[in-house]
Amino acid sequence: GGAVPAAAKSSWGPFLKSIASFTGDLASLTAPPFILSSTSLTEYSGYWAEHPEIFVAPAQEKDPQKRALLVLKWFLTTLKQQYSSRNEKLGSEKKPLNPFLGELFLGKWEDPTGKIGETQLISEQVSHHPPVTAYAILNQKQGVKLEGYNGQKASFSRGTISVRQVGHAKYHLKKFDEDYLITLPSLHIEGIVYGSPYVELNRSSTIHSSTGYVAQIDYSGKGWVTGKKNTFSATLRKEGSKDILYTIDGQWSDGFVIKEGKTKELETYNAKTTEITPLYIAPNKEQDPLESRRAWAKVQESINTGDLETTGIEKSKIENEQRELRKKEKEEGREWERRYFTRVMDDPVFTRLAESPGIAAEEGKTDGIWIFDEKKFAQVAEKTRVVEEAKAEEVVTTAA
Ligand SMILES: CCC(=O)OC[C@H](C)CC[C@H]1O[C@H]2C[C@H]3[C@@H]4CC=C5C[C@@H](O)CC[C@]5(C)[C@H]4CC[C@]3(C)[C@H]2[C@@H]1C
Repeated sequence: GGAVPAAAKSSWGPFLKSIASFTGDLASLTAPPFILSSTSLTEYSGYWAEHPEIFVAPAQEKDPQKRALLVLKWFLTTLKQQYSSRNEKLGSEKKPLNPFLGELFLGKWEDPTGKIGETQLISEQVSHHPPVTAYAILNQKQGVKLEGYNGQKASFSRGTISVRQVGHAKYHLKKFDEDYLITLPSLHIEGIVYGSPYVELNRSSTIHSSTGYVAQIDYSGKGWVTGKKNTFSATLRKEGSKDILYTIDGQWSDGFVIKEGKTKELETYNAKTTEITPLYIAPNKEQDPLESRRAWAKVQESINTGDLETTGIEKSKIENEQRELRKKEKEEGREWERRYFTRVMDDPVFTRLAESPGIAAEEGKTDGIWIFDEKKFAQVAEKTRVVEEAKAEEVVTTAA
């Protein structure tokens, strides 16, 4: 990575001081201005389905073993955007805006061809201390639902920030009443001392299906053999069997090869040339006041124009509003009502699939597990319909 830009040297001190007293709370990092991103962390949930046709492909496959392979392939195709899209677009990893409690990020991947139908994104900051983002990605036509949540436990040592992800994702296929439990990879941020941080994934993560298939992905970063960054190696097996049904090797930020067994090449995936489907977000004025881009509009504007003073002022306004809300809730003895998600202490799908060999039992057991609440979703949809209808009526009556 390049050296610290001269102009930024001045802002380097506070950052290094905050790193020295780093408590593990990433939001407390006073990152240098050129590292601040105007994107809120709630938007990162969208990285799970930027290739909607790959996301729903398992729903169209009749053979359960091939479905398990397609879920593993989809997971691997999300990694480039999840972990290196800021580098590619902005030149380095950035520090996202720290979402406020209840912050929403809502969007949809439209399907003009009508081939697979619309895919909807719902992302909600369900906790602020510690920061936890819950999300659901739904394609009704294909009967595909992804729901999950994630938080980060971070530590700093030897010039890198190591991040362990708390939480997991569950991929559900309605047609086959099938579930996949996806654990999240650990990562570390390299290049901090050079002022151009970037993510490298480490150790391993798993996908375990209710049909008894287990995928294991080993992230070797600068591969032992290849020395290339973002290297991984994945295998798919039947639970309890040593036979490797499929192997997938490559670089998650570049491309990979899918093989039957260990040798018979089936398919090559090129992460760089596969089209990203843009996410449709309503214009700010049509958004709910809690939606990220409307709520953070002034902060985003000032970050993008490098107006640090206004950034500070506008951020403090949001933080003060939040403090007032928390104070009121405390006085009235109530908690903020999450709009789409509920925390449970026991999630049968997680319990059934997390127990299988090789899957680390997450903190879910202690802090509770965030799940998508279909009832709340239906209530919100109904309320929105009524409001839309009332608006339409209004138009008609005023027109008349
Ligand atoms: C120049 C040195 C400097 O300022 O260092 C600050 C750095 C930018 C390091 C801290 C931030 O790094 C960001 C990377 C973010 C993760 C990226 C991708 C994902 C996947 C997504 O599915 C869930 C969220 C997650 C894990 C992000 C979490 C927040 C991370 C670690 C940002 C750090 C604040």
